[in-house]
Amino acid sequence: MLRWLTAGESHGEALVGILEGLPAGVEITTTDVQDALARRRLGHGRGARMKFEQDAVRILGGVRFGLTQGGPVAIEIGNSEWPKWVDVMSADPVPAERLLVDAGTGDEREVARNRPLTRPRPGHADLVGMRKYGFDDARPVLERASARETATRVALGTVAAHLLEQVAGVRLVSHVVAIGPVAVPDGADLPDPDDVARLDADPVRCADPATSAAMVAEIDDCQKAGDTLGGVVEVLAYGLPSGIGSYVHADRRLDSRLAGALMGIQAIKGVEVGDGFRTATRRGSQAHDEMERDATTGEIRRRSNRAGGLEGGMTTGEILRVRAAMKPISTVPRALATVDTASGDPAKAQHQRSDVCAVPPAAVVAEAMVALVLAQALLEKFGGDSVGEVARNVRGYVDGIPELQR
Ligand SMILES: Cc1cc2nc3c(=O)[nH]c(=O)nc-3n(C[C@H](O)[C@H](O)[C@H](O)COP(=O)(O)O)c2cc1C
Ligand SMILES: C=C(O[C@@H]1CC(C(=O)O)=C[C@@H](OP(=O)(O)O)[C@H]1O)C(=O)O
Repeated sequence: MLRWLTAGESHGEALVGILEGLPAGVEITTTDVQDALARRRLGHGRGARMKFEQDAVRILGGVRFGLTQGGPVAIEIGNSEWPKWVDVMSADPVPAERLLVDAGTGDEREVARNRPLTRPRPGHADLVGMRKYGFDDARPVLERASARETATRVALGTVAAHLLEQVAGVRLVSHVVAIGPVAVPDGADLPDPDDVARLDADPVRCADPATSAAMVAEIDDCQKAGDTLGGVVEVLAYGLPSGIGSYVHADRRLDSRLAGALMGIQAIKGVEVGDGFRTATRRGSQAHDEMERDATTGEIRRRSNRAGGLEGGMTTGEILRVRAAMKPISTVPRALATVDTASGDPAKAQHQRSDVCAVPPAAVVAEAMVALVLAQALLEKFGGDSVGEVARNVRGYVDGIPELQR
């Protein structure tokens, strides 16, 4: 079974990810991972941190000469800002004099960084994390709750995406369909894998230029108002064979697994499969995807894809289409009301800096999570210890589908 784990803190020395259960022979290099991480840093509305902080990728295990070896793949993402955070985030105890709130350096930022954070932000994990783990400082909570951790998921998802493409020709696309109230018009063409470079170049990862411009304006307007924005991202998977996932048990349904993985991303509050909530408003005749035999290919095809490529918890062979809704960033510059947990007094929530809108990077993270879940489900169905063996198993299954069911 393909499984993954991440460790590390937002301002720690490095993040680490492990991906276990891969076949041997998946092509992956440090540059591939670095490029994927660069895509996650893009997006109009990201905060200053994305400009000065660098991700330093090292593949520590499981890969030799650009190919996975069948063992766990371990990837480290070092944080170039670490030297500034050593005293705040050191794993080992630091000498008492360095823990003083005012280290006597005269550096204002140093003083602010070491002071316990006691003004929890509504919408972030701060207050409940302090209660739950017994902290009187929100620092350790925000360090691990932070979406900085999603860098690791993108690194591991890149390996999973390479596996999917190599064994089955599956290709993924992620794009932004809404930022705040600005949305791509209903019925707009879906971007395909050839559009990925164009999406990467767009300031908000939106396929429609007019909507993209309106989204940028909305973010600028929001920033001026000292506020933050959320939105909706969509992930598409092209080329999936039908029959991945299963209807036989709740935890084997691919829709439930995708929803869980997407909801596991920080700030994601809703998931739709295909037309999702819109389907619930329609009559059955307008909700489902009728079948017919294609006159040219002779194969069964659908007249629409409202189901988003999933029926009965299994892929149908149509384009997989899932959406995730992200709430607005909770570190609102015009800070929200809170209570200071040191004094008990009313206060304004802590704010140093933050993203105004992180929907474009969330699309890249969602793509990575979909890649991991699809790779896991594909390996469950087809098995195999080498890329060649998995690919043979995929072909054997597809070729074995009876003529009249194709
Ligand atoms: C890519 C990305 C970037 C984020 N950037 C910020 C940020 O700069 N400031 C912030 O307060 N929250 C940010 N968040 C959201 C918080 O991590 C999230 O709200 C927090 O961990 C609490 O989890 P919850 O929203 O799922 O309840 C970001 C989320 C993602 C996916
Ligand atoms: C560092 C990243 O995102 C961070 C996610 C995040 C949060 O609360 O989730 C808060 C911000 O960090 P800080 O509070 O230190 O400015 C973002 O910059 C990243 O995506 O690499």
